[in-house]
Amino acid sequence: MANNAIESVLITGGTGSFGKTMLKQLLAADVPEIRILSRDEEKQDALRNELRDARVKYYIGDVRDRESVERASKGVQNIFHAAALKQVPSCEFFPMQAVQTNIIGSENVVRAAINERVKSLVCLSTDKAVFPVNAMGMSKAMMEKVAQAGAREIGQGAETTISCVRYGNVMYSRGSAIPLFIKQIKSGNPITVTEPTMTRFLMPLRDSVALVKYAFEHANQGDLFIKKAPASTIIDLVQAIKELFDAPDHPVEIIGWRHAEKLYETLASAQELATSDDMGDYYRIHMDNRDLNYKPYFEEGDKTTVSLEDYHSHNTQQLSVAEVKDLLMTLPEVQAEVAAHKEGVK
Ligand SMILES: O=c1ccn([C@@H]2O[C@H](COP(=O)(O)OP(=O)(O)O[C@H]3O[C@H](CO)[C@H](O)[C@H](O)[C@H]3O)[C@@H](O)[C@H]2O)c(=O)[nH]1
Repeated sequence: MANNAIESVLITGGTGSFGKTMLKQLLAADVPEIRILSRDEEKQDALRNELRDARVKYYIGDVRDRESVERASKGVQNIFHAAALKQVPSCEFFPMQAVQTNIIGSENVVRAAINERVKSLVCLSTDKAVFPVNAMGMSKAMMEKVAQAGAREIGQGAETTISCVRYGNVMYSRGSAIPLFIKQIKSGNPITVTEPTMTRFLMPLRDSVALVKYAFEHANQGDLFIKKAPASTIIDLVQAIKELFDAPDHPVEIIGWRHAEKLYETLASAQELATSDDMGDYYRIHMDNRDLNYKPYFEEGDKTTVSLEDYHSHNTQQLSVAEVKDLLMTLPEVQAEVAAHKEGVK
């Protein structure tokens, strides 16, 4: 990551996989101070031992707790807000926990950023926030609204720029389908497939980090950025993994849909695309600038013709099995798994 005189960055949820990858890039770019705000002292300790770098400062706290957010934000130049409850099932069972972390916690971060005159705040969202069907997605949709309301309140030209990014499933993330399928092949168990025709965007972690960096460098007040990404069906993903592990005929068991999941995910709605700029690899969606005088809100419609389709994992570029294999093999984790497998077979 180019430094461009970045003085300091706070990463909320900094011990997660996004946070750690971003942190290492900031260190490599000679950023003098990086703060990590997270709840788990054990994870912070492990990170401290791994890095042994005096530029990293560790704040134990919780985004739900405004005081701990304020303390970690004091005098900081930039914030990447990654702290979230992101698992669909836990948010289904405990929706108010999602409200507290993803909505109220985000409001605390937005307030702290404005009060501390932070230069840039980037909030991380998910495709599950578009037409949400589960509590995780609903709470992330509300996070986007909270961020945009803050942006609208301070307006263009404010010292602080608030933006959001939305991305799809991060490939090989903890607890996700890809590491599960690999484990099932290795242990000789059938691969459990929910619905073979379901599609998901396929995005390596490096792309999500690049997206946040892009928002950080290019955002105007209230912008929301999306990275265009390819997708595949679950059955093609499974076939690609089977072939990489020399098990093309490994059995598959169809288990049916899980709680609150969708056949496909949407990264941007048609209405959003109508107010967006196509930046090549990214879409920039502008915030709705109508002000607190509600007159324009009620009396002036938006004359833009909404003829575009939503941008979702069924109509984006669909990868073939061979292309999914190639993409999987760009991930260091999959490379290591495949190498270990080949070594074991020898
Ligand atoms: O045993 C399984 C598990 C999953 N899938 C399918 O594989 C796809 C990807 O599943 P993941 O669990 O990897 O991803 P999700 O889209 O369900 O969402 C995941 O990523 C989210 C973040 O974007 C949240 O963290 C969420 O809890 C987590 O499950 C889905 O179509 C799912 O139905 C299967 O076929 N079999």
